[in-house]
Amino acid sequence: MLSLNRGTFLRKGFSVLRLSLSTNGYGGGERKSTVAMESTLKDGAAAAVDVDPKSTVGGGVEDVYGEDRVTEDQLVTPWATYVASGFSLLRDPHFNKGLAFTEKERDAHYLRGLLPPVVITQQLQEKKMMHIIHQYEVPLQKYMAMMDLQERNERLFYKLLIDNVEELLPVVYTPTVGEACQKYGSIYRRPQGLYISLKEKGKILEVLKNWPERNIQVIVVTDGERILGLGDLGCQGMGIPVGKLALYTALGGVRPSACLPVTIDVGTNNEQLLKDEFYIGLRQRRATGKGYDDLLHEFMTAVKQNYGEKVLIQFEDFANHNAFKLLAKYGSTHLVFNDDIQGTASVVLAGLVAALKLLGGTLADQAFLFLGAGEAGTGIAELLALEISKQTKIPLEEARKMIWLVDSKGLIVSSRKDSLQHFKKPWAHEHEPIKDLLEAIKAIKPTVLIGSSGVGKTFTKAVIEAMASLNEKPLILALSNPTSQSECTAEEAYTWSQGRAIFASGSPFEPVEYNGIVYVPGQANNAYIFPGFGLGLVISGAIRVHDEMLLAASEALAEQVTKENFDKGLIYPPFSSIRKISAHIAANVAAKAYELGVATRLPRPENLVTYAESCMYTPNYRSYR
Ligand SMILES: NC(=O)C1=CN([C@@H]2O[C@H](COP(=O)(O)OP(=O)(O)OC[C@H]3O[C@@H](n4cnc5c(N)ncnc54)[C@H](OP(=O)(O)O)[C@@H]3O)[C@@H](O)[C@H]2O)C=CC1
Ligand SMILES: CC(=O)C(=O)O
Ligand SMILES: [Mg+2]
Repeated sequence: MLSLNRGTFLRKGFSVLRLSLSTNGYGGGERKSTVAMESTLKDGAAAAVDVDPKSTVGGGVEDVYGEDRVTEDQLVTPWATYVASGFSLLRDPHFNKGLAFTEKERDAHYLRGLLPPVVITQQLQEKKMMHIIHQYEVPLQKYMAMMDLQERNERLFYKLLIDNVEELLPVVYTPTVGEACQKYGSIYRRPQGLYISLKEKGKILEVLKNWPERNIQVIVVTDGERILGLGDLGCQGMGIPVGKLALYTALGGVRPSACLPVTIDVGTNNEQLLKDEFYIGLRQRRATGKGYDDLLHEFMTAVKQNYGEKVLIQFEDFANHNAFKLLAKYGSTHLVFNDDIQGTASVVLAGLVAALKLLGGTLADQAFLFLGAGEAGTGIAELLALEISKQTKIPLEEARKMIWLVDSKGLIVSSRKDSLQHFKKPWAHEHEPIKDLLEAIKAIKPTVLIGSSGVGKTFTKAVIEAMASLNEKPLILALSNPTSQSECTAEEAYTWSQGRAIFASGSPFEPVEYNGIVYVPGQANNAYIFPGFGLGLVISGAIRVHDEMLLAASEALAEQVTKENFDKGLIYPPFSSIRKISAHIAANVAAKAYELGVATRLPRPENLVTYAESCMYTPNYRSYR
C-alpha cells in the first residue's frame, strides 16, 4: 500500500512541489471506515464520537495527512505537479494573475518579458472584464467570454461572479446556459469536466484518476436527458454540471479544486443532435435497462472507491424515470442529493413559508395546484406535505390531500391510479377527471399555482385571471427553465392579475412597471439552496442526506427574507446577499446533520455560521513568494 498523501506543500501559495497519488481498488481501509460510518448512522451522535477526531472536511475518515482511509489500499496514479513558472504559470488558470503579477513575482517566477510592463490590481482587471462583458450584446457571447475567463484566470472569474452575481448569474446559469448546452458542440473550444461514456465501461475508476484533482468534495453529474426544460441534449448537457459547480464556488464557497463536473454519455435520442456534425457525444441512441444501470452503478462504486464516503454526488437534470430510481437506490449507500427533486423542493417551500407573511395564515390554510407532476412538481409537493404534517400534526396522507397536481393528461385523480408512474400515485385524490388546467383551477380553487411542466406559455391570460378572481393575492410560481419555457412572464403575471400577483420564476425577469408601480419579480431557483446545502454537508462531514436537512435548509432561507424584501412583494432575498444566505443554510444543514448523527466532523464547531463562513473560498489573489 502506498499512502503518500496528496500534495506535500513545500512552499506557500502556488509554488508547490507535490507528489499526489490517487488510489485504486477495494481494501481493508474501506471496510474499517464503513463500520465506523454505520455505527454513526445507527447510534446517532453519541456513536459518532468513535470516529477519528482528526477527521476533516476532505472526505472519509482521515489520517494525519488528510488522506481518506477508505481509499488507502488502492493502486495509485503517480500524479506529479511541478513548480509552475514562466510561460506555464501564465497558462495555468489556478495560479495565473495576468497583469496583476507584481514586479517581485515577475522576477521570482521567470515572467520578465512575458508580460507588458504595466502592473494592475485585481480590481482594475475586474473593471476591465466587466467592460468587455458589457460590450457583448448577445448573451451567448457573454457566456463564452466568462468560460474563457474561467479557463484563463480562475480567481478573476470567481471575483467577477461573486461581485456581480445578479448580473452574471443569468450568463453562467439559466437562461444562457440552456442555449450554451444546445450549441455546445459548435462553441466547443476546450474540454470542461469529466466525460464518462459507454466506451469507458469497465474503466470508470481509471477515468476518475485522470482528473488532476484528488480532494473532490462535490460532484455534479448529469446524463443530459432532461436539460432544464429543453429535453435531451445528450453529452452537451455538460454545461449544466459546469455551471452548477461554478455556483457551488461563487455562491456557496466550496473551493473550485474540490468540484468535479461529470457527464455520463449513454447516447441521445435527440435526432437533431445525432445528425449534427459538431455534436460532441456518442452518436447512438440512449442505452436503457441493464446497459444504463450497470454503467451508473460502476460510476457510483468508482466514485466511492476513489474519493471516499463523504463526497457529495448531486444528480442533475436526469429524466424522471431515472432520477427517482437513482435517488432511491443510492440514498442509503452514498451521499447523494437530487437537485431537481430535493433542491427545488427546499427552495419552493422556503418561498411558500416566506409568502405567508404577505398572504397571512398558515401553509395548511392554502390550496396548492401544480402544473407538472415530475421531479420538481412531486418533489416540492412531498416536502410541502411533510412540513404541513409536521406543523399541524396531521398524518402525511391527510396533508397530501391539500395538494393537487396536473400532468400532461390532466388532473391526477384516483381513477387514473393504475396507469400512473409511482411518484404520482400519492397525489391521486378522489375527484372526477379534469383534462384542462383552467377547469382544474375552477374546481380546486387554489391559492397557490406552481408551474413545473417545462412548457412555456401554459399560464395563459385565462389561467392568471382565474387565479386573480379567486384570490386577492394569487401566488404564482413559474418555475420552468430557461426563460422560453417559463409558464408565463413576470409582465403577464402582473398585468393579467392587475398587479395583485405575488410572482417568482425559475429564470429571472426584469422588473415590470404596471399602472405606474414597479413590480420586482423574484427568482425561485434551486440555486438558492444547493450551494449552501452542499457546504453544510461538507463542513459537517455528513455521510447521508435526510429530508429533515432539506427542511432545515428551507427554514434558513425563509428566515433570510427581510421586511424590505417583503415590502417589495419579494418572497426570496436578493442574490446579492447569497454568500451570507449560504452560510446560514450551511449552518442549519450541518446542525441537523449533527443532530441526526450523520456528521463525522468532530467535535462539532460551536458557532456553525461563523465556521461555515470561515470555510468559504475567497477569490482574492494570493501572494507568491
Ligand atoms: N426553478 C427551479 O429551480 C427548477 C426548475 N425546474 C424546471 O421545471 C421543469 C420540469 O422539470 P422536471 O419536473 O424535472 O421535469 P419532468 O419531466 O420530471 O416533469 C414534467 C412534468 O410536466 C408535465 N407536463 C409536460 N407538458 C405538460 C403540459 N403541456 N401540461 C401539463 N403538464 C405537462 C409532465 O407530464 P407527464 O408526466 O404526463 O409527461 C410531467 O409531469 C423544467 O423546465 C425545469 O427546468 C426543475 C428543477 C428546478
Ligand atoms: C434549475 C434547475 O435545476 C433546472 O431547471 O433543472
Ligand atoms: Mg436541474
